[in-house]
Amino acid sequence: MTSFNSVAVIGAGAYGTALACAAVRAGRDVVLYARSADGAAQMQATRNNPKLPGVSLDSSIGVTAEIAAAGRADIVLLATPAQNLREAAAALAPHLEPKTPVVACAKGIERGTHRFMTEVIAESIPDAIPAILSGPNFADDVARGLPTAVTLAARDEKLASDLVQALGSSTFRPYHTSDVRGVEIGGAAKNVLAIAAGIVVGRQLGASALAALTTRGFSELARLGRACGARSETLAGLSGLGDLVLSCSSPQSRNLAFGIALGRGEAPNSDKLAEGEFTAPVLIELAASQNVDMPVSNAVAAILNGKVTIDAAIEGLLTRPFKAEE
Ligand SMILES: NC(=O)c1ccc[n+]([C@@H]2O[C@H](COP(=O)([O-])OP(=O)(O)OC[C@H]3O[C@@H](n4cnc5c(N)ncnc54)[C@H](O)[C@@H]3O)[C@@H](O)[C@H]2O)c1
Ligand SMILES: O=P(O)(O)OC[C@H](O)CO
Repeated sequence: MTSFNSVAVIGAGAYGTALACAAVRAGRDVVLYARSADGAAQMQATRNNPKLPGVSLDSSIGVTAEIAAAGRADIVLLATPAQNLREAAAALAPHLEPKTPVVACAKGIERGTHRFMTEVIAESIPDAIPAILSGPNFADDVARGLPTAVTLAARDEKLASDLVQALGSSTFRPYHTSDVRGVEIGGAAKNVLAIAAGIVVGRQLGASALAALTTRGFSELARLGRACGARSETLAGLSGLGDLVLSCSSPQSRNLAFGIALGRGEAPNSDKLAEGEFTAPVLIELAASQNVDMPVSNAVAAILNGKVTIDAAIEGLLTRPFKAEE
């Protein structure tokens, strides 16, 4: 039995809505907070979210635009984009009981500050207990109740385990860890690397190149992770390698689709959130500050800010000096 009975999800986009569905399946009382009163009223009435077509919201999920209602929950999940997490946490702060677990479900690093998601929570809501949930799962799969597994990290492993008990079900299976930083780095870096994978696909460089890119991408993700104190088993787990493999190989991935469009010389769909676009510059700044070599991520960042063409970036990666595999 868990002592966490109620869950609030902040951010009624694709993932927030999917997590609300998962929390209901886990047996929790769930409230889903949408910023816009009109959006909340529409979802409450239609039981649909246009970002998750074909998914019907369980009748027990209350959709609200009252942030105070979210603040009364035993657990809060923050499912906004990474760059919006600070404003969401700040809005929640005055309404939250002290020691409430606040779980970041966004994948990214804050631009400007270089803060990881749990650091943003700690700064915005000093009384809260920050945690992070990340792993290979598409909102649509989670919402439909297809089998998924993720990692849930909190500094206190017992709390992480309690949160897993509260949120897990047979189809949404979190694994707990105390390696917060490892989970955060995997989720942030995989989006940048998935854009690179998309470019490989869009440029029709072949399946062998895609496998090589994904593997070398993991190598640099793991290098950065280790430099930041993450554990190897976390980096090779669901939130690291697992999510990288999913995002670099599945057409459902928005980051992969973003990269495919770039690789084809087309404009990416600006209606779809591709977190890697925002994470790339801060990821390479972080890597530079740790003296970590991240050639693939550097290439993505340079392409995105117009410093190099895609062809020059590919040429640059393919003509790097040969070296030992590590
Ligand atoms: N969609 C997925 O499959 C998926 C899976 C795992 C993780 N994630 C992560 O979840 C995060 C959100 O992604 P998404 O797919 O839900 O994006 P989305 O674009 O579908 O939705 C984002 C939602 O956040 C809301 N929002 C923005 N700022 C807010 C604020 N200050 N307060 C309240 N709400 C706010 C927006 O109104 C929007 O409804 C991203 O970091 C993403 O990487 C997504
Ligand atoms: O659609 P993407 O690329 O944002 O990926 C969604 C999830 O992060 C996959 O785990």
